[in-house]
Amino acid sequence: MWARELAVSAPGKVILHGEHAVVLGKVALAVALDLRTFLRLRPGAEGRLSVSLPGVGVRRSWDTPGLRALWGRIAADFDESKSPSVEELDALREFTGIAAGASAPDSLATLAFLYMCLAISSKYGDVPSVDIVVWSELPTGAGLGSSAAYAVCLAAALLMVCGAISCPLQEGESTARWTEEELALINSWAFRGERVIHGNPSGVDNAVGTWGGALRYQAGKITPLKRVPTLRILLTNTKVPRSTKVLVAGVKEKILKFPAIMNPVLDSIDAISQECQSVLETMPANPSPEHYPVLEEFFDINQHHLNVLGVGHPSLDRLCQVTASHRLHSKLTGAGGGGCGITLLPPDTSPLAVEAAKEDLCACGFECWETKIGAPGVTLHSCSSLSARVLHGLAQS
Ligand SMILES: Nc1ncnc2c1ncn2[C@@H]1O[C@H](COP(=O)(O)OP(=O)(O)O)[C@@H](O)[C@H]1O
Ligand SMILES: C[C@@](O)(CCOP(=O)(O)O)CC(=O)O
Ligand SMILES: [Mg+2]
Repeated sequence: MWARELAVSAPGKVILHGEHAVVLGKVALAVALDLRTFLRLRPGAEGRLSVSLPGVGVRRSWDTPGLRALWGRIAADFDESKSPSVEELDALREFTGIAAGASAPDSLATLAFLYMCLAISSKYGDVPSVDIVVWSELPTGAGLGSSAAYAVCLAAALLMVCGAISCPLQEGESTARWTEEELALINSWAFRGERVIHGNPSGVDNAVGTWGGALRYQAGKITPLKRVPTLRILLTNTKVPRSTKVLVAGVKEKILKFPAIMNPVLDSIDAISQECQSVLETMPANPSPEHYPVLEEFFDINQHHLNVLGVGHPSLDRLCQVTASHRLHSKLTGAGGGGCGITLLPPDTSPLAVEAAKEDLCACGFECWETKIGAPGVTLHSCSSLSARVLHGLAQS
C-alpha cells in the first residue's frame, strides 16, 4: 500500500534539428526546456484509483478490482516489446466510454494513463489505490513535448508505486533523482505511453524528458552532447492547434508516395543535425556573434526542408517572416503544422530589437517568451518543496 505524498516532474523539450526525420532513423538534436509537467501522487481510498488531468479536463476514478479483471481479460498475453495493440486500446476505450477512434486530448490522455497503469501494475505489482493529479507549465499539442513529459511522469510514478524502481527521496530532502538503470526503465515505459498518444514516436522526446540536458538521438541511441554553449532562444507559440500523430502519419505517406524525392530531404536534415552537433561541440561556452551565422543558416535550410515534408503552416511562415524583418532566424520545432517555432538570439542582438520582434509576434496573436535550455530530467520532489508558482497550477485543478 503506497503511503507517501510526493511529486514527480519532467521537462518539455525543444528539437533544434531532426524532427520527423528522427522517426525514420535520422539524427535529432534536442534540449530540455525549463517548462515542466508535474504529477502529484497520494495514497487513495482503498480499492480506488483516481486521476485528475486539469489541462485536458479529465477527472476519473475506478475500482481497482474492476481494472485488474479488465486487464486480465484483454492482455492475457501482453508483450511489452510490441506496440499497444488495436484490441487492447479498443477494450480500454470501451471500458472508459471513449468513442472508437476518438483522438481528442482528453481521450488520448485517459487511454495512455490506463494503458500504462495496467501494463506496469500487472508486470510489477498490483493496481495501486492512489490518487494522481498531473498538470503542466507546457502548452499541450504545441511541439514542446508535453505528451512525452506526461508519459515520463506517469512512468516514473507508476513504476515507483509498484516497486519496480526505488523511492530515492530521503526524509528531509526536497528533490532526488533515480539511478541510470532506473532512468532507462522509466524511459522505456514512457516510450510505450507515447506510442498510445502518437502512434509511431521516435523516442527522442521521452529521452529528453527522462535525462534532461542536451542530447543527440538516433534510432534509440541516446548520446549526451559533449558541450552545449549557452544559446539564447526565443520560443513562439503560434497557438495553431495540431496533432503530432496526424503530422507524423502525413510525412510517412509523402515518403511512400515520392521516395526518390523525399529521401534526399531526410538525408539533408540528418546532415544538418550532424553538422550542427559538431559546430555546437566546438563552440566556446559563451559564443560570440561570429559563431551564429552558420547556426542561422542551418535554421533557414531546415525550415525549408520541413516545408517540403509538408509540416509547415502559414502561421509558421508568418513567424519566420516577422523575425527575418528583425534580422533573426527561425524554424518550427516539434511536429509543426502550427504549434511552436524557435528563434536564435545572437548575443549582439540589442534588447530593443528583441522587444520589437516580440511585439510584432504578439501582434500576430502569437505568444512568445525567452527560454533557458538544458533543464534537468525526471525528478522526484517532496510536495512541501514545490514553489508557489508550481502549486498555483495544482490549485487550479
Ligand atoms: N498535462 C497533461 N495532462 C494530460 N494529457 C496531456 C498533458 N500533456 C500532454 N498530454 C497529452 O498529450 C497530447 C499532446 O501531444 P502531442 O500532440 O504529441 O503534442 P506535444 O507533445 O507537442 O505537446 C494531448 O492531446 C494529451 O493527450
Ligand atoms: C515530429 C517528432 O519528431 C517530434 C514530435 O514532437 P511534439 O510531439 O510535436 O512535441 C515526432 C517524434 O520524434 O516522435
Ligand atoms: Mg508529443
